[in-house]
This record gives sequence, C-alpha cells and structure tokens, in this order.
Amino acid sequence: MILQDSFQDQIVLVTGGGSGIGFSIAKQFLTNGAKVVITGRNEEKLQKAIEKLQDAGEVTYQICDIREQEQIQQLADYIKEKYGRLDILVNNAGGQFPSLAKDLSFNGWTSVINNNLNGTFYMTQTMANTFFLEQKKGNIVNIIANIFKGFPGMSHTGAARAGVDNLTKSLAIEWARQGIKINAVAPGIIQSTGLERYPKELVEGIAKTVPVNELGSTDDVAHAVLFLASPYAKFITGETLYVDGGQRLWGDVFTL
Ligand SMILES: CCC/C=C/C(=O)SCCNC(=O)CCNC(=O)[C@H](O)C(C)(C)COP(=O)([O-])OP(=O)([O-])OC[C@H]1O[C@@H](n2cnc3c(N)ncnc32)[C@H](O)[C@@H]1OP(=O)([O-])[O-]
Ligand SMILES: NC(=O)C1=CN([C@@H]2O[C@H](COP(=O)(O)OP(=O)(O)OC[C@H]3O[C@@H](n4cnc5c(N)ncnc54)[C@H](OP(=O)(O)O)[C@@H]3O)[C@@H](O)[C@H]2O)C=CC1
Repeated sequence: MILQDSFQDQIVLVTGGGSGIGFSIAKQFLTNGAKVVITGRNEEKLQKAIEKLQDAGEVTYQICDIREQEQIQQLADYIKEKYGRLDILVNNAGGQFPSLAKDLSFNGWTSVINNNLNGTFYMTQTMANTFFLEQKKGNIVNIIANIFKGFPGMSHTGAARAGVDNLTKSLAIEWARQGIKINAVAPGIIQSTGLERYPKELVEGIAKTVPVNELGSTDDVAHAVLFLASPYAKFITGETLYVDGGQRLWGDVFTL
C-alpha cells in the first residue's frame, strides 16, 4: 500500500501518543508525511517520546487529561493557533486495571468509565465542534478493545469500550453528510507498554489464547489505524476493525 501522499502535511492528533500503541501510530503518520501532536498526562513520558519521534517529522506535545474538558479545549486552541485545522483525530488514550466486578470500588468503576467513554466523547465532541464540522471534513479513529464476547475480569472497560463502539456508529451517521468519517480499531492482546502494567501471572502464556499463537505488535494496530484514516477506506464509516489474531472468535478473552 502506498500511503505516502495520503498524509502529506495532514494534521494528526494522537491522544496517549507518548507510549505503546499511540507512539507507533504517531510514528507511522510521521513517516508518511503527517504533522503530529501527541498528548498525555505525563510530561516526562511525552518529552522522551518527542526525542525519539522528531527525526521522523514535525511532532509536538501537549499535556491533556482526556477527562478534563478545559484541558481538551486548551488543546484544541493550541492546534487551531499552530495549524489552523485538524485532519485526523486518533482517540487512543485510555486504559484500565483487571478486577472482578464484585471487587470494583465506586471510584474504580467511575475512573475507568471516565477514562475510556467520557474522555473519548469529550475529545471527539470538542474536535468536531472546533474543526471538523466547520471544515466539513474530518477523520476519527477510536481505539477500543476486544469486547466481542464481553470482557470478563475487566467489565468496567468492556462497558466503556462497548459505549465507544456504539458512539462510533451513531456519530458516523450524525456526521456523514458533514464529510466526517469515524471508525474504531479493537486491538486484541498487543505486546506494548500497556501490557507491562498487568500482573505476570495474567500475561504469562497468554499468546496461547490467540489463534495465530502470538501477540499483536503496536505496529499491527497502527497499520489498521492508517488504513482507516486513508483514502483506501473512503467508503468505510461506523465500522470496528478487530486486530486480534482471530481471538474474538475463539477461546478466552482475558481471564482472572
Ligand atoms: C489483555 C489486555 C487487554 C488490554 C490491555 C490494555 O488496555 S493495556 C493499557 C494499559 N494502560 C493503562 O491502563 C493506562 C491508563 N490507566 C490508568 O490511568 C488507570 O488504570 C485508571 C484508568 C484507573 C485511571 O487512573 P487514575 O490515576 O486516574 O486513578 P486513581 O489511581 O485515582 O484510581 C481511581 C480508582 O481506581 C482504583 N484502581 C486503580 N488501579 C487499580 C487496581 N490495579 N486494582 C484495583 N483498583 C484500582 C483506585 O483504587 C481508585 O479507587 P478507590 O481506591 O479510590 O476506590
Ligand atoms: N496493549 C493491549 O493489549 C491493548 C490496549 N488497548 C488500548 O489501547 C490504548 C493504548 O494502550 P497501550 O499503548 O497498550 O498502553 P499504554 O498504557 O502505553 O498507553 C496508554 C496511553 O494513554 C495515555 N492515557 C491514559 N489515560 C489518559 C488520560 N486520562 N488522559 C490522557 N492520556 C491518557 C497514557 O499517557 P499518560 O500516562 O501520559 O497519561 C498512555 O500514553 C489504550 O486505550 C488501551 O487500553 C486495548 C486493547 C488491548
């Protein structure tokens, strides 16, 4: 696939671009000629990422917690001031922790819903209102998770990601006539910094639960995102693309 011209000078925002999957997405866009803004909560992480990414192209960072609407508006203002437009939004920031539903505290549940469902909505609405609806053009890709058979052991994130899956469909239709496309990518188990946060006993041998007998790479997810944001996918909207080595169709998802 020759993507080079597709993203030349496109302005791309990758939330959570300081590590793991988001870092790979940012790198792939830069390599293909885009100008990229990465965001996260941890400035040191973002600075280290910028050091590694800057040889690939024009990249800057902004601190932005996706749960904080004021910070999101400041991020939109920064992009407006710097570039005057936004072409692609990748809602990658998110995450959770493993816990049985019976053990979840109110705050634990709320934090994960806020992080993955509310944060994604706030970011999407703000970028649509600031850029996409006025431009009559925009491309949004939401990173969710493998929720195909529910998410036992992480019901909070399962519920939040299912919400984003459905939001993707609703907004694809609400905004279709305004030139805005919105799709989602559902990663299975990906060898990334995110996975390092999980207890060893949960992750050990986990590749055996994947039909293709290996974990996905962060680039596997990035390639799907670039495809959905590219003209190759111009007739695709409201879709969720699973990047999971077939795991949704077979065996365990993630058991405690
Ligand atoms: C197979 C793999 C598939 C998926 C992989 C990935 O997604 S990889 C991507 C992986 N990457 C990421 O996940 C990155 C992003 N993730 C995060 O930042 C956090 O997981 C977050 C979403 C909880 C937000 O954090 P925050 O700093 O804003 O929140 P906070 O610290 O203030 O806590 C709020 C509440 O949650 C509770 N709690 C927290 N941890 C645990 C735990 N282990 N256990 C139990 N509970 C826990 C905490 O106790 C508190 O409740 P309390 O005590 O007041 O009743
Ligand atoms: N790895 C995997 O197997 C899978 C991952 N996913 C999802 O893919 C995405 C990327 O995960 P991965 O790269 O593996 O993990 P990481 O933990 O490396 O990445 C998560 C990124 O999101 C940022 N982030 C998290 N919460 C917030 C917030 N409230 N505001 C702003 N930024 C935030 C983090 O930056 P900072 O700490 O600076 O805030 C971090 O850069 C996540 O949504 C994850 O849940 C889904 C399925 C499987």
